[in-house]
Formats: sequence, C-alpha cells, structure tokens
Amino acid sequence: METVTTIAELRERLAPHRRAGRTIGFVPTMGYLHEGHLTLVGRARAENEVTVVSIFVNPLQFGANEDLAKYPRDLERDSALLEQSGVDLLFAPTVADMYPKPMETVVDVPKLGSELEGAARPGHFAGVATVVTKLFNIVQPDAAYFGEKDYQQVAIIRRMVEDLAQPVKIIPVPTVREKDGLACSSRNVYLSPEQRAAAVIVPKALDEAARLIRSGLKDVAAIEAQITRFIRTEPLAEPEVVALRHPETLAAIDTVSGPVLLLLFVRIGQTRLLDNRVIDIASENGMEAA
Ligand SMILES: Nc1ncnc2c1ncn2[C@@H]1O[C@H](COP(=O)(O)OP(=O)(O)OP(=O)(O)O)[C@@H](O)[C@H]1O
Ligand SMILES: CC(C)(CO)[C@@H](O)C(=O)[O-]
Ligand code: BAL
Repeated sequence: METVTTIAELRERLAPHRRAGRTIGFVPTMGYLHEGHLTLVGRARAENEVTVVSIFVNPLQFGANEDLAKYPRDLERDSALLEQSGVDLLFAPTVADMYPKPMETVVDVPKLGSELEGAARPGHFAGVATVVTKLFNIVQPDAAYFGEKDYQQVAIIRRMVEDLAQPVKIIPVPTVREKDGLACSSRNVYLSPEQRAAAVIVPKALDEAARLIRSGLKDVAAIEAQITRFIRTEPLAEPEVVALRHPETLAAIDTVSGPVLLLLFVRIGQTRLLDNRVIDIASENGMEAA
C-alpha cells in the first residue's frame, strides 16, 4: 500500500491504472477505523481491481460547537489496518491539501439535507456533499462504498450523483455491529463504560419498533411516541430523532403500509449515536412461509 497526501500525487499514482482500464473502488472515511470501515474495504476489494481509501476529517461538515478538534485520529494504526486489508492507495490529505483556499463552491441537496440528522446538524450534509464531490473528482472511482448506518447520507449522495450525473456507482453496505448490537462507530470511543452499557438501548429500540409493527400497530405517530418512551427508559439516553419514513424517498408517512425506515439519532452524554433499520413485515412473513 502506498500513502499519498496531495491531490497531484494521487492523480499521478492512479494514472497508469486508469490507462490500463482497471476498475477503481473507493471508500471515503474520516479514519479511526473499525470493522464497519474494513467491511466496506473488503467489498471494494472484492469488486474492483484497485482499491483507494481516503482518511480526511472534513471541517466543512462539522458545526461550530461540534467535535472537529477532538474527533479521534490514529493514522499509524489506520495505515497498518488498511495495509493488512490489501488496500492499494491511502489518500490522507491535510486540510491545506484539500482546501488550499477557502471553499467558495458548495454542493447541497437542501431538501433531503435539512431534516432528520440535518435538522440537528445545520450545514452538515452540504459539507458532506461538497467533500464527497471533490473526492470523487480527485479519485474518479468506478464505484464508491458507503455504510447504511449513515442512511440519510447514502440517500443524499445517491440523489447528488443522479442530479449531477456523476459517473460513479454508489454501493450501500449493511451496518456492522458489536456483539451486543450497537452499530460500530468511531465516536463510540467517547462513551464511558457506563454510557457504553446504556447505548445498547439504541439497537434494542430498533427491535422494539419491529415488534410493535409486527404486532399490528400502524399509526406512525403512535409508534414514534412509544419508541421515544422506550429509549427514555434508559436514563442516560436522550432521543433527538425518532422517525419512521419511506425507505427510498425518506418522505414522512402517517401509516405503516409496507416497508418502513426507522431512523434514530440518540444522545448519550455529549455523544450522538445514529442507527436505523428498514422494517419489512411482508418480506419477514414471506421468509417464514418459504
Ligand atoms: N457500523 C458500520 N457499518 C458499516 N459501515 C459503517 C459503519 N460505521 C461507519 N460506516 C461507514 O464508513 C464510512 C466512513 O464513516 P466514518 O469514518 O464517519 O465512520 P463512523 O464510524 O460513521 O464515524 P462517526 O462515529 O463519526 O459517525 C461511511 O460510509 C459510514 O457510513
Ligand atoms: C463520507 C465522509 C467520509 C465524508 O467526509 C463522511 O461523512 C463519513 O465518514 O461518513
Ligand atoms: N459519519 C458521518 C460523518 C459525521 O458524523 O460527520
């Protein structure tokens, strides 16, 4: 594996691969890698001839009072993990490499980006769409891999790629979880042992919603209210977003009449945990019948 830090160097290293017509798979990350990231890398490697991973903690997607300065970083450990995983190129630019001038240009998907997690983090998704577009322009991958844990992020990136005809295939990858069900996340490291134990309420709330829907509850407001109460049974947990939505459009719905997305954004102390599940009772029943 080779590590490069500048846009020019990365383009230079990729040029021979591109001339040889090799397919390029790309995994954008903010580093402090865990099993979730390594699963994306595994998919990229299996499906492409060349694998590029980026590690860049993007200031554009952090609000003024967020954790940009304390976001966990360990490039040495990350490089070793990526090397072991068979990655070809690691792109690890500094902020000055990525943004030599203050950015004037913004890519925004304002409707999808301003609600749910976007309402709690104004400007966040414009920062994500802008850096992902810039990274796509630098790497020019055939396929890019994103975790479904960040469900709204995947929806926004898909829409951006479609609207702007960006020539890249977006591949969503299912959420990788710890043994007790908590989704792997770099920010889990912020949790004290007591908060880490409390965090299991998040995947449990996904199970509880599936149970309520399976039992025949269809009224979305009633299910959201019950899940909010369920999360609050854990005194350390404060639900910020509990939303049942259409799984493809993320549109609000009144009644469960097919597959639904439950999206959760839960604060434990200062740490916000994100999780979601698509609940599809018809297909569960179909599987039972098969
Ligand atoms: N548990 C997971 N399973 C699968 N993919 C994941 C998981 N966690 C993160 N990813 C994906 O890895 C990519 C890089 O994410 P990022 O570096 O922000 O990690 P993260 O763990 O989500 O960090 P954070 O704690 O900041 O949310 C994103 O596409 C993200 O969706
Ligand atoms: C896609 C991404 C790397 C853009 O900074 C980030 O939002 C993330 O890690 O999910
Ligand atoms: N996991 C998405 C990146 C962020 O929270 O800023």
